[in-house]
Amino acid sequence: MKAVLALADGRIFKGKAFGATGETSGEVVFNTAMSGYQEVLTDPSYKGQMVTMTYTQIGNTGINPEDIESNQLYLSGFIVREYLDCYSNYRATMSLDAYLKENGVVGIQGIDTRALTRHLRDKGAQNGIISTIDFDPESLVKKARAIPSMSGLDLATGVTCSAPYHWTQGLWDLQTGYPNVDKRDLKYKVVAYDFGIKLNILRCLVSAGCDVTVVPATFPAESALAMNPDGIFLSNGPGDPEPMKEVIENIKKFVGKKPIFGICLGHQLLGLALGGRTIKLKFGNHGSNLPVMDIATKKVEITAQNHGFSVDILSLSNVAGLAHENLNDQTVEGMAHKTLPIFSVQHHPEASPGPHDSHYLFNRFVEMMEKHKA
Ligand SMILES: NC(=O)CC[C@H](N)C(=O)O
Repeated sequence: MKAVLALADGRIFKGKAFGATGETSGEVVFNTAMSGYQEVLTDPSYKGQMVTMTYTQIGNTGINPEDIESNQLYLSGFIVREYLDCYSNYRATMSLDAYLKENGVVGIQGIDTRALTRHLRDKGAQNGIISTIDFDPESLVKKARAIPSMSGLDLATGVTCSAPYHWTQGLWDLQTGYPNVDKRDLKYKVVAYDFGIKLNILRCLVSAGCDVTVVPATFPAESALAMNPDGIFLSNGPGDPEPMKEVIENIKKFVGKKPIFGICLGHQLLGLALGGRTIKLKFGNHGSNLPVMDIATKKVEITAQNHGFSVDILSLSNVAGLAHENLNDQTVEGMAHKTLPIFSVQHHPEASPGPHDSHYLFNRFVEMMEKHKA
């Protein structure tokens, strides 16, 4: 079946349908990871976006029940060069095509993803539409132009959990799978704000020794403080951090009271709560092969990333300093408060699959809580 991708600036790509059929729209971004499409599909941070994979063959490891980062597919469309229906993996239980169909995600295959990526890189990420029912370029471009811009969209409060819950599962082990960690081994009480949290972040916190209670995005700071936590964690999530005023006001109430660690959207929200500003990048960083330097140790780590916004570190010069730097585009990859036990990173230290270079950050958070406790 035919499918068409139309971008808001008028560029058209003709391909074939895969996954669900129909029409879908969102901000088109590219992801440079060579594997891990399942983690991309289930990362809540992709809500409102259509992802094109730059790796050419997608689908060859199928779908398994263990590699999900959440219980839902959040992205609005999936774009690949060549879809492979014949999958091979000892854990796979179904094909990618069947999975997308089951979850109602419209895909397109057989387009020149290299040309699309170059276009997005040169012109910037932009809105687009995939259709298997309308093939008229003029009508499609018109529809793509009518989609609201990602800037100004609060999407995180729409994907957060509805009530607090407790998490005790640790990191994957070949022998044991995902272990349930004994509460007696969890020394640090952490309240984790869910803005679209990825499961492996929770597992990393538990494996580092944290007793984690996950709370909804707008859970009052007063109620969180009443739980007497050792630290506050701020999660990743979709959309623009700037319109999330209630959440930002809430975060301000933890500053100076508790150690805080933020990842991705959590890092951006922290930047805003500390009085800084965030900016929209031209096409952002999405992939699992991006070099970052930890400024304190000068060590370079290969990281997984998925963001379109960034903290303007100059807007925080009196409060926080640059702690990690992206070596490809020199964007702010992490910050540390000048006097308080507060730090955050733009990349994903929990990355699964992909590089584990940044796992040490969970231990850094635990050490911070230990010091603060003492
Ligand atoms: N992965 C994330 O948390 C993404 C943060 C934010 N939505 C951005 O695009 O920059």
